[in-house]
Amino acid sequence: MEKLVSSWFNDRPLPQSYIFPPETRPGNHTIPGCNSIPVVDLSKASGHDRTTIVQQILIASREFGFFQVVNHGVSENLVNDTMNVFKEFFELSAEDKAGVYSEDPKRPCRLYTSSPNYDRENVHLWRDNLRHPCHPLEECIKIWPQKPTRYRYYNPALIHDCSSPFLLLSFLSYDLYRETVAAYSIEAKKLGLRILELISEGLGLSSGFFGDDLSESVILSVNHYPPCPDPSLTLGVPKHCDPNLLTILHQGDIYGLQVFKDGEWIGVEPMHNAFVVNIGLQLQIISNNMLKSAEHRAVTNSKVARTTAAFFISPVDDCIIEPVKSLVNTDESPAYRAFSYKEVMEPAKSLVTATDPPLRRAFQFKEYVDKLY
Ligand SMILES: O=C(O)CCC(=O)C(=O)O
Ligand SMILES: [Fe+2]
Repeated sequence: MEKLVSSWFNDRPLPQSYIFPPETRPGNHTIPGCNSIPVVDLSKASGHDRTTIVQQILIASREFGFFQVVNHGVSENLVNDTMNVFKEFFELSAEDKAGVYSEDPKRPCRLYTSSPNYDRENVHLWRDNLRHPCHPLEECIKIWPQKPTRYRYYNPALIHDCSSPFLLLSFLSYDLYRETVAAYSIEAKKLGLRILELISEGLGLSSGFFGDDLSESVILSVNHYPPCPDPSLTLGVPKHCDPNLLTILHQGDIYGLQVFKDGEWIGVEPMHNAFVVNIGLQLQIISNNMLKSAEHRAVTNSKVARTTAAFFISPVDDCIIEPVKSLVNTDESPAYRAFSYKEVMEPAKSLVTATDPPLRRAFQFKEYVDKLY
């Protein structure tokens, strides 16, 4: 637990083990957050502008691998409540968090720090992470954190006869984390499927192409980046691309996300009530490189904590991934051979060496997949 960056005294200097090599440090040169990644108004997708929206999504996915969506249909109150629950989780006492904290990468629901292989990495990341599966919801919810909890207000007249104050309290308490995050994960999945449907339309694929096995597995990953003593020397998440199908990220209202485009970092300005959508490596493969899974990273700041929630939509392990035939030119071979998601994820995991921060895995994985064919 003492490894968590959030349990440190922030007047301490940045320890050596968090200092990145000069070539991967963000440095002092601040990259302004700007709305340089496309913004898509999803409310227009249900009207006669649908084709325009499909085209906007396709162009953004091809050129940036990233876009933001507004008017996405997920209730603003639900998003705010969920982000507040995540912040509250990281503010819980050490005792309350201890049951969720684990250094075992195989534990499906866990709070840990830096990357999944802390002991083997050369440089630590300035972030704590809470991660758990969300599907199937009824099963997964049982292993999620129970705290924070809340007391629900009941009309005292109704429980007036209750003589034991203990009984009274146990009646009123409920699992705020589980209730809120369950509602959020249902909405985030719906949003993801809606966007995948628009992408399949743009690629000329059948309706529901990305439903079922290709998008069934869902992992929620909540990043917490406390104020950092020297943001120029370290990173919250190093350069990587997401190895899954599609990521729906809520980055809160604090800047920190940067996307690598044309050899330069561009900042993604937090927008009110927007989600950041990011094409995962599997979508790049299925689209035969028509869509791009862009590299990105998270920088830290010295003033305020930043909490973000990434919702990773992924194929199930046995799902066969291969470029869609209709997207491969008749006179060319597909850019990748067919493989099961598990087949590639397993060896990709073993590419993690003692000298590499495991989050580089996705990046190495991309090189690995490129060599597969
Ligand atoms: O926190 C962020 O802004 C990005 C996090 C991210 O890229 C990830 O969790 O894969
Ligand atoms: Fe990412």
